[in-house]
Amino acid sequence: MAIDMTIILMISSFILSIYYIFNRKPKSSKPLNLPPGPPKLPIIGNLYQIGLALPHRAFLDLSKKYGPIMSLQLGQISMVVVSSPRLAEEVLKNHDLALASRPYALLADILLYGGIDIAFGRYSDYWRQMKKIVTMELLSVKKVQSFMGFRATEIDRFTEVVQSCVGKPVHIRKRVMKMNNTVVCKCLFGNDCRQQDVLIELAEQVVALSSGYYVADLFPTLTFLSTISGMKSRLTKIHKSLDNIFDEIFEERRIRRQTVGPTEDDLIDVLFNIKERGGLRFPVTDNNIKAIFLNMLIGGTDTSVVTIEWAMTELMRNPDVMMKAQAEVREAFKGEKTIAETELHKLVYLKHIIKETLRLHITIPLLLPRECRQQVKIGGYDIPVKMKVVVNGLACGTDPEYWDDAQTFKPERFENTSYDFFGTSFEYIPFGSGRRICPGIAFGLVSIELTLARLLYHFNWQLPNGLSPKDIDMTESHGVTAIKKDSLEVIPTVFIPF
Ligand code: HEM
Repeated sequence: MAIDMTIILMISSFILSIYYIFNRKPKSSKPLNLPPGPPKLPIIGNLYQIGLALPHRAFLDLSKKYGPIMSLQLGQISMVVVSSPRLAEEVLKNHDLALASRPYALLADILLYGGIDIAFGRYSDYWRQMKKIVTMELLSVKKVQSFMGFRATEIDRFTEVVQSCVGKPVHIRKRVMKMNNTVVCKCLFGNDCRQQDVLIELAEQVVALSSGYYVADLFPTLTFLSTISGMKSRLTKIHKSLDNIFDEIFEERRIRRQTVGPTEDDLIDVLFNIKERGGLRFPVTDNNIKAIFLNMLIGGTDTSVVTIEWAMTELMRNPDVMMKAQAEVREAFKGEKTIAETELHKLVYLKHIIKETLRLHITIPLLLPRECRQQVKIGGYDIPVKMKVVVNGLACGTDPEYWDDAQTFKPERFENTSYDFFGTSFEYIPFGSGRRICPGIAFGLVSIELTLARLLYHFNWQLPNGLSPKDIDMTESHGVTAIKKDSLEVIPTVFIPF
């Protein structure tokens, strides 16, 4: 991303200057009371203050100077960034409906069939219908439980792979990614998805391209930028490949349904059933199904992997927490061959560890951006129609007014608290809140809990090359998710057989 930004900005600055001169907007007759913000330069706005920093970290630093609500201009994108729980509540609860839309994204336009998906889709009656289907029929707690068998097979396989690495360094991310992707693919297409590996590879490419801070995203009206930066052609190529794979899978499934009949065993059958049943205000098409599946392939794997890797990283950095967590899981499952998903409720401390990981290393620090559909006031300032509104979840989760010793990893802080994952307390919003809340909470959490429980139950862990816990690099990488920059490498030292 850094190279893309620097080179393209330099090449384009001359063209941009000319564009700017000829496209300056006439001053509005009734000035809006916009939030304050750092001084901006022509054309690039506040990009120079962000530089190569991670946007959520840069926004947090700027908010310390300019306040919990500030206006920023990144290229052509005007945005308001909110960095306190009180103002997050105004955005995500009080004005949830007015701010329920998503801004334009090139990626959604090309990859997600013009943005007819859930995550990037604009708020509309169609979107409401589809979000209801996803929440109630695809990702409900009951449906997620029905996929227990897929998870059990893959977690056993994963445990065996880690077992085969005892005494050798393991890249946790790589192994968990493979397992999670396989589970998601099976939930979507059942056991017989021959194209699984290609699909996973393409989904990973999409994740890498979805930061929303590429130069083409920052200057959306300068369409030539998406061409010369290569973004458009990369997305189009990925789209074509994904579309072909989906067509193939859909065709196979249609044939199977004609011979074997419909089932409810995987999500493709669930959606085909809904499509054939009809009676919906907006009939479901193949493209609608493809766009939703892509959301799940992208949202369903990377997020959990990021969380599991940070949780393991914090456990390696905090040996007392590791010992306490292992004591809990080994006591709870004493004498058991292994851990079944249905028994995870016994692991209370592990749940605190996951909550604390999602606080301090919030997976999607800036949630997903919202777009204003109807002018509102936030914190007393005007938010005009079309304004992009970003909530900094990291700022909320580490706000010292709400959290003692906010930068320290302390799972005990969640003991005897009522924090949940449903966005009811605005200092804790790892899955967002309101109409745009993540529908994959149950799906994501069960795979995180199961994986960590297995890693702690069966193995002891040590860092390679005599690395000390305090030497672990905690830097995050660019992207929508705050993934650890260097993949965590750890050595399983003991295997407790199952
Ligand atoms: C640790 C796991 C996960 C985390 C931390 C997470 C977090 C989030 C966040 C922060 C948002 C944006 C909410 C907002 O804009 O207010 C979101 C949206 C979304 N997530 Fe997740 N997610 C996770 C797992 C999943 C899974 C497993 C799926 C699907 C299989 C999923 C599907 C989605 C979708 C479709 C949206 C868009 C919702 C909308 O725009 O209405 N997520 N997620």
